[in-house]
Amino acid sequence: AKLPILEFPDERLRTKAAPVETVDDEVRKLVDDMLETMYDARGIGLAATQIDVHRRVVVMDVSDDNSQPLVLINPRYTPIGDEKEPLSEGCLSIPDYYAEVPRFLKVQLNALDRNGDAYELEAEGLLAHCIQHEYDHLEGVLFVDYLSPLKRNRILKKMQKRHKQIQDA
Ligand SMILES: O=C(O)C[C@@H](Cc1ccccc1)C(=O)SCC(=O)c1ccccc1
Ligand SMILES: [Zn+2]
Repeated sequence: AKLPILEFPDERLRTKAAPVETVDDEVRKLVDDMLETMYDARGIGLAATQIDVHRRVVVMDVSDDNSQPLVLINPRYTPIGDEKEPLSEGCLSIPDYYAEVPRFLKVQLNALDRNGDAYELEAEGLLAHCIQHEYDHLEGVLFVDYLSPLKRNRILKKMQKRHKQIQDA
């Protein structure tokens, strides 16, 4: 099922997600709902935090034909080297805003897949960027937190206006 995505500055986005104890059918249903929600929203990643489920589950698909879904349960990453590069990021919880966020160039990802089996992979470029962006969501961190207070307030004002229009509509 398609699930509603929380939008900044909703405080629930600041919740720290809890580790998944057992990868059971309930977790697999959550993963399937998250993939459906992500593809429908034209995203390349989605963290459970964004659909108000505070468990450490992330889905991603950086392929251009939505053919490579990746499931990250209890993900951890380790930077490879300390080089960072800025990349323009979007966020499904901050629609229509993009900002350059410096992230590690290369990371090693460790996570459980949808069967609860552990895997690891080395990621760089957009995939590495997305892993760091989604991991932040599980920690209650949004990309606006890396911007200057001036820029962050400008986005906050615009989002509050947008939410007011939706209320008044
Ligand atoms: O809010 C999310 O977690 C999804 C977010 C993931 C992400 C995109 C770009 C860089 C890092 C993380 C999105 O998918 S936003 C969608 C979008 O604007 C976009 C899609 C492909 C490349 C760049 C941006
Ligand atoms: Zn995001």
